Amino acid sequence: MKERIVGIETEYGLAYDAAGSKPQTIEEIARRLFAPVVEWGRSTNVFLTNGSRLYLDVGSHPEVATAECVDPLDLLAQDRAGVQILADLTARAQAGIRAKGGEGSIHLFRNNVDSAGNSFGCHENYLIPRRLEYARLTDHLLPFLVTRQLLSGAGHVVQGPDGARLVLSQRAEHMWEGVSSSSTRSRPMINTRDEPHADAERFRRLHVIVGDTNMAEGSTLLKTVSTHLVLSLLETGRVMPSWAIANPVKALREISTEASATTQLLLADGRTVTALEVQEYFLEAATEHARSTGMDSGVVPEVLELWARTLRAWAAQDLDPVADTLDFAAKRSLLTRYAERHGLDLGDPRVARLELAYHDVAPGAGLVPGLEQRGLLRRFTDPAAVSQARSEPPRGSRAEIRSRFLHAARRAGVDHQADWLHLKLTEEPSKTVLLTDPFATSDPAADELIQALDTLPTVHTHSTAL
Ligand SMILES: Nc1ncnc2c1ncn2[C@@H]1O[C@H](COP(=O)(O)OP(=O)(O)OP(=O)(O)O)[C@@H](O)[C@H]1O
Ligand SMILES: [Mg+2]
Repeated sequence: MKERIVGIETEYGLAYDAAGSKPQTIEEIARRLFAPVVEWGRSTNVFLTNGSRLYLDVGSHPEVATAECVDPLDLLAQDRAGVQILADLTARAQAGIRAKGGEGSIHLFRNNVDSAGNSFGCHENYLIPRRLEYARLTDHLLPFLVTRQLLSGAGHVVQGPDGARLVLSQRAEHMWEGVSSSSTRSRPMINTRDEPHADAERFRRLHVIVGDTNMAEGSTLLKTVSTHLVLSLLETGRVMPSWAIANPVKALREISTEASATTQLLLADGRTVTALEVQEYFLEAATEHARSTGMDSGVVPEVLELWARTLRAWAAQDLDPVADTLDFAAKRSLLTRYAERHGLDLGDPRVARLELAYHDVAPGAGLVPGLEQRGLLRRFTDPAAVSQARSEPPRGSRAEIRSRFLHAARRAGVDHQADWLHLKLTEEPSKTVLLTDPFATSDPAADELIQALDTLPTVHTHSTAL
């Protein structure tokens, strides 16, 4: 994705199982989890030396927003580094509770719904040029996003009138609009709030909030690279057939509920197509576009092949060919086999516990590491790259500058702040550098600031305490 910045924000769900010992509220658990962060950064909202943002969102949801990535594999590594950072904080909080005689366990879920039915999200951010006709872009993108759950749905067991069933997407039931600027009350699939975190004359940040949080790296990879390719295609401005769906929210929910690629979608022009046909169109157009523009390098050919394999699997109504790569297929195989083996209905609480365990990333608690180790779920990241991504930024974006600044300020023990756009020394006389180009990996004013910090004596030998 040399030409595009992408970042993912993931909100996590916390739970505490007291196991008969003293109960703890989720607020208390969240406070414990973030105690080392507050000690380190004097806030529950900090930027880390890998360029990411770690914070405690409303409703006691820990969130990691990855740094700006241009390489899809860097994005995966950064996302996974975020999991590890939060898992370590969970382990520390857990140890603190044990030290005080508590016997319960903290759970940290990478999913999108809690037991009370509240939804929390995984937001994707894609840099797009400002000059584009935004409404045209989102009109064309929406049918792709509505049907994209065939690629990256995380699956969810829900109780329906005819008993429990596995639906395709966790988020689908919580979406209320196609495109709008609201993010909570009437949650849209594309949030149009205009906060580019960059030079607003040149860039926009497309904020996609319809996607499920993924556990399988293959799902995250396919989700982000396919969306990037479709955006690139739309950015050419070429005249394209319209797949505008008459009622996108209804279609999103129907595809999810039927968990089938053959769901019929009524288009705005009165035609009817299947979800699979819409995806097949985009796959073919994106493949051709990648080929003709030379974008089919790096990991892209492998992703295009995975996309094609996924659609073939849906067409054949046999998801086994992707059950070791994508969440929905992996989870369906896991849950149905378990239910069959034990003679259980999908609505059985034991199946619900297994489903939650699939999403649990608390140390030692979740199923995914074991599935990966046994070769049942494919990893795309290199463990060494993930370790490195815990403290080092992705290459090729301004996250490199942010990281150098944070390392330097931290080492010198100088009061500072950073966010996506700013680097700031807060001690008087304060100094702020503005970074409006997300692709810039160096900046004269920032370099000067960092050089000045480098001349100061060392206060912290470990600049990455977290
Ligand atoms: N110019 C940009 N284009 C695309 N993505 C960007 C750009 N600048 C930053 N990002 C990414 O956008 C995400 C911003 O995360 P953050 O949680 O701060 O989101 P927000 O939408 O600004 O705020 P909030 O979550 O508080 O509502 C990060 O993943 C970051 O890498
Ligand atoms: Mg956020």
